[in-house]
Amino acid sequence: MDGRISGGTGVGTVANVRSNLPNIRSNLQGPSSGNGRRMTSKKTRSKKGKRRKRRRNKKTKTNKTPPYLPPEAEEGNIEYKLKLVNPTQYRFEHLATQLKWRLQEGRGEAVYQIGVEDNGLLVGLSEGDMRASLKTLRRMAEKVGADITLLREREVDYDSDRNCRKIAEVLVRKVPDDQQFLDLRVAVLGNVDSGKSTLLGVLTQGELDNGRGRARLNLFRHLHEIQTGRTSSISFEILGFNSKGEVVNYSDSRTAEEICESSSKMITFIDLAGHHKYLKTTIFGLTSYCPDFAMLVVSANTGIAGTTREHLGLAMALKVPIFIVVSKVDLCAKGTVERTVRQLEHVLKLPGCNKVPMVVASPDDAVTAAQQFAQSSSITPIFTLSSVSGESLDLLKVFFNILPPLSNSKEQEELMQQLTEFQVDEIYTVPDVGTVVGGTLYSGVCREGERLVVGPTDEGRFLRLKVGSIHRNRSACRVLRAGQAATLALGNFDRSLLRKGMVMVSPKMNPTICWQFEAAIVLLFHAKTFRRGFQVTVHVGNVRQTATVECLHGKEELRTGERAVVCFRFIKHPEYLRMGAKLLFREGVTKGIGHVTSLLPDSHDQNQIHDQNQREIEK
Ligand SMILES: Nc1nc2c(ncn2[C@@H]2O[C@H](COP(=O)(O)OP(=O)(O)OP(=O)(O)O)[C@@H](O)[C@H]2O)c(=O)[nH]1
Repeated sequence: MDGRISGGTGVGTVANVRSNLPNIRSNLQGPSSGNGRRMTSKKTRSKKGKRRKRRRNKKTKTNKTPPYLPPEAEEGNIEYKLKLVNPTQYRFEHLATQLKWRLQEGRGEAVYQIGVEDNGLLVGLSEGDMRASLKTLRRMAEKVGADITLLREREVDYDSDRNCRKIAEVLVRKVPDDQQFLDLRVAVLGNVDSGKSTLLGVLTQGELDNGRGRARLNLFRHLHEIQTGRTSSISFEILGFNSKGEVVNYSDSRTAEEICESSSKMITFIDLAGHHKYLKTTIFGLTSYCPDFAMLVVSANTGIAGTTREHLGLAMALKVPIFIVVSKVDLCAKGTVERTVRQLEHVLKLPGCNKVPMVVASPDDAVTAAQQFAQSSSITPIFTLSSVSGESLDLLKVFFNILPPLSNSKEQEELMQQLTEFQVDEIYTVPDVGTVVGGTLYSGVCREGERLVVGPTDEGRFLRLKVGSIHRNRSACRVLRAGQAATLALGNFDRSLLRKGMVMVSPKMNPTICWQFEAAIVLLFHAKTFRRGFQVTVHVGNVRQTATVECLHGKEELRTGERAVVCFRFIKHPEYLRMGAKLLFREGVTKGIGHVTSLLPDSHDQNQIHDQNQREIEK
């Protein structure tokens, strides 16, 4: 991969490209043409001509604005280095420590920009200095047990007096000692038939589609899904990358275990249903599985259709950063693809969205998009590709390989220090294993053999259990850390006592349960009157239950766009909720979002239940 950076443009960053546009123009325009004085003598004309030529030469030689990146940030996983040529032992040790810190900031991934000053100026290095610098970086990586991949090397030519100089962008990856691989979760959204399952099939199986659904066949779970070609349940698919940035998937007839073993980075796709009637499941996937990103698939030939807008709105309401894949470009003319992209750009730029669309057309763009996307959630990369011809699929893979996790190591560390809390999303009975629960560890760590309590039951109680084996991506794992999804074997624990939406927590937590809670909400859309007595489906994390609006503080009723603090009451059973948790509710076209502001103890037997739980925990 290489490219050329000329004066006046930053390295493809959307912001830089924009702010430098006037510079590029003024460089291109040259001196002004001087209107209204046509009758000049030949001599004056030639003298002026020479002067202009001199000025022009001077301008092209020295007057180009040097290209730059935004100044280096102290925090985060990006480091600028002007050069790393023959460092002393002392400096080398310092550099290695610094690399370790940057890796920690990026939870195992760091990007080094070589030939760049701390203020972002792209100075560039000679061929020899670049070679020596990359050698040092490799040694530094070896020292900390990391691998490096050269993402791109580009020429800087803003000063034509100097010989060609280069800057290099290098990805350093180290799987933390206590982890098997780096893990990212991507929720896949999009209208029915937009090509979501097919794209996942192609990425994870490594075989192109035939346009009639061959690639998606491996992903379906239910007979009716195979018959209708529609996804109704949530499925998980994995795509791995090894330390060299190469794809690891099922193409070499591997098992999931082999893929996990050979990968240093793993993308877990959460394939959500596209049809409107499965919207509940789609929302559950977004709220419960805590995806790092959402990929919205839009078919090039239909453009924004069906549930596309709704899915985009949901991801934005839940603050899940979104990027877009325009699929099926093989089916339509270039003009149609461009029209769909323009339509998307228009919607993304609307005041409600406020996004900066960024069309990815080259591997270089894909690298920039991954970095920009991670730094600013308003940047929205748009890919245009085909799962049948394979066109531009590689750009998406480049993007996935570089895409860093959003939360930094500090946030992760904090969550790991908290008490164990595992959200139960799925319940299975596995022959010879017994009851198994699937879900995500929200906080703390969870080990094989750990004793936890699960609940709340319909009576609001928590029951003791012991965690057997733990599996992640279908392979065994001894310790589960906050943010990771897994399945936990619970031996002969009675499956009928469990339900989706429960939590398994440390007995030390003394978990509170609630029938009623208050939330600060904003009503996004309503058809019927939103007032006391209205019933909605409430989604909070993995909790999904119908609740009645008990009262609206200070208001009789609520209209679209209005805010209020509302008291909800669950209709079936109590739930475990966290203060501050994001909430989404809906009923038909009525929709709103908000966050939990207080948990209201209301049940007369609350104290009794609390005492019972306490006894259970202390047993
Ligand atoms: N020509 C062409 N056909 C495609 C492409 N991607 C998907 N298809 C076809 O489009 C149809 C629908 O694709 P799916 O992957 O099932 O769509 P989906 O978005 O997963 O649909 P739901 O699961 O119902 O939400 C299938 O017949 C695919 O073969 C593509 O890039 N080009």
